[in-house]
Amino acid sequence: MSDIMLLGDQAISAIAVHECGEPLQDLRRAPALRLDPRLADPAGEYAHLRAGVVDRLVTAQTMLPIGIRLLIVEGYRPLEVQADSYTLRLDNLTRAHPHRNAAWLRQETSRFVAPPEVSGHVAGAAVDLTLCDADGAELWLGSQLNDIASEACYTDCADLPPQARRHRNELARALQAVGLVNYPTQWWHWSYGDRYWAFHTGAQAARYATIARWIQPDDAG
Ligand SMILES: C[C@@H](N)C(=O)N[C@H](C)C(=O)O
Repeated sequence: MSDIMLLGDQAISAIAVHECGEPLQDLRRAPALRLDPRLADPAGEYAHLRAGVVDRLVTAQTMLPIGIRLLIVEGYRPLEVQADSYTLRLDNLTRAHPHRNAAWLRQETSRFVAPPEVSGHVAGAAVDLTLCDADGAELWLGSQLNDIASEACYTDCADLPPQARRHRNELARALQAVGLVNYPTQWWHWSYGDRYWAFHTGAQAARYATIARWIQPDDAG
C-alpha cells in the first residue's frame, strides 16, 4: 500500500485547474441513479455532482451485470465540511504522533481525508458509491463504505471474500470504462475532472474547481 499517490502530495496540488463551467446536477432528479440517504443533509448538497460526472455514472451503470446498480452515497461536500473533517483527522494524528513533522502529518491525514484545496468532493467531481441489487439492497464489497478501520478499505486489499472481490472488480470495470479514477485507499471513492483524476490520466489540468458554497436556486436572488 506504500506506493499509493496520496492526495496530500505536492504532485497533486501542483496540477492546474481550468474550470469548465459545468453546473452541479441534482441526483434527486436523476431517477436512473439510486441515491442512499445515510449522509443526507437538509439542503441536499450531498446529492449534487457535476453534470459530466452524472452522465458518466449513468453510462457506467449500463455496463454492470444485469440486476446490479450503482448506489450513490455522497457527491458534493461544502468546503467548510471538508475543512472540518481534515482538521479533525490532522489533530488526532498530531496527538497520536507528536514527534512527526508537518509534512508527514499532512501526507498521512490525506490518506483518508483530502486537504480541502484538492478535494474532489468540494468540486462536485468525486463520489462515494457502492453497488445494490434491483431492489436497492446493498451488496457486500468487503467493508462498510467509509470504514477506514481495517485494510479492507484499500481497493486492492488481498484478503477479501471472493464475492466481495468480484463486486469490487465489477464496480471498477464499469467506472474505469467511463473515465473515472479511484482513490486506492478507499474502494468507494471515485472521481472525474479533479486534480487526482488529472494526475492519473495525464490531463493537462483539472476541469472542476472548488465550489466553496453551493447555493440553492431559490436562495440565489
Ligand atoms: C472522508 C472520506 N469519506 C472521504 O471522502 N475521503 C476522501 C479522500 C476525501 O476527503 O475527499
